[in-house]
Amino acid sequence: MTTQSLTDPLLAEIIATARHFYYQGWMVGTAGNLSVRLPNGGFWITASGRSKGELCKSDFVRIGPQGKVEHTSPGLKPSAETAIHQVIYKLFPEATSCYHVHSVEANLVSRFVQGDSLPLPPLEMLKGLGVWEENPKCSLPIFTNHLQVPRIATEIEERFTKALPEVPALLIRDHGITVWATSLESARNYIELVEYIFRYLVAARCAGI
Ligand SMILES: CSC[C@@H](O)[C@@H](O)C(=O)COP(=O)(O)O
Ligand SMILES: [Zn+2]
Repeated sequence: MTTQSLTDPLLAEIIATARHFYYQGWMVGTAGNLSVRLPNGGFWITASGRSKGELCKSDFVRIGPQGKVEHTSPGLKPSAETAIHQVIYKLFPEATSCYHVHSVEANLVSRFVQGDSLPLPPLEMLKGLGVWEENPKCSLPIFTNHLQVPRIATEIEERFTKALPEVPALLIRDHGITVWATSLESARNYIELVEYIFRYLVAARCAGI
């Protein structure tokens, strides 16, 4: 199988997912970035500053296994948040996809707590994120939105090296959610599940629960 025949369906799936997220209002104004890992350890990632509602196959940059840009098109730069995808793939060798989106609700809930963890409500939806417990008490790690993205990546690496998160997701305060998964389909589901939980948290606060 050639690199191209391997890559084309993956990029087509990411393009469809980005369009879906865009129409949910989670990738407006070029926000967010999506990547898929290749068997050699490199990955394709969305180029920086592209409208995520109308991506095409030339809007991706390939990062090699050593972290260098291997394939790009004229005028394209890799996502400004490539360092976060890199550290996720380093920390989670089984992950083959990493998705990051910005929603209003993610930003609201990131201010519901002052500390570095957001307690998650014990919703049935947590099973979709791999939490199979009755009345689970788990939380989502929150990171500071440093201007220098590599600093965010360093803090993710330091924290997750000490203790793995309970769910395959992290929240950057006032910024958005990042998830990782073993397939593109699972990563899409994880984004949807986490965003559902965020909507629930916002609605619960409005309802005074
Ligand atoms: C709307 S600007 C958002 C960016 O600063 C960043 O947070 C983002 O998610 C998209 O950056 P990109 O470089 O296009 O991958
Ligand atoms: Zn972002």
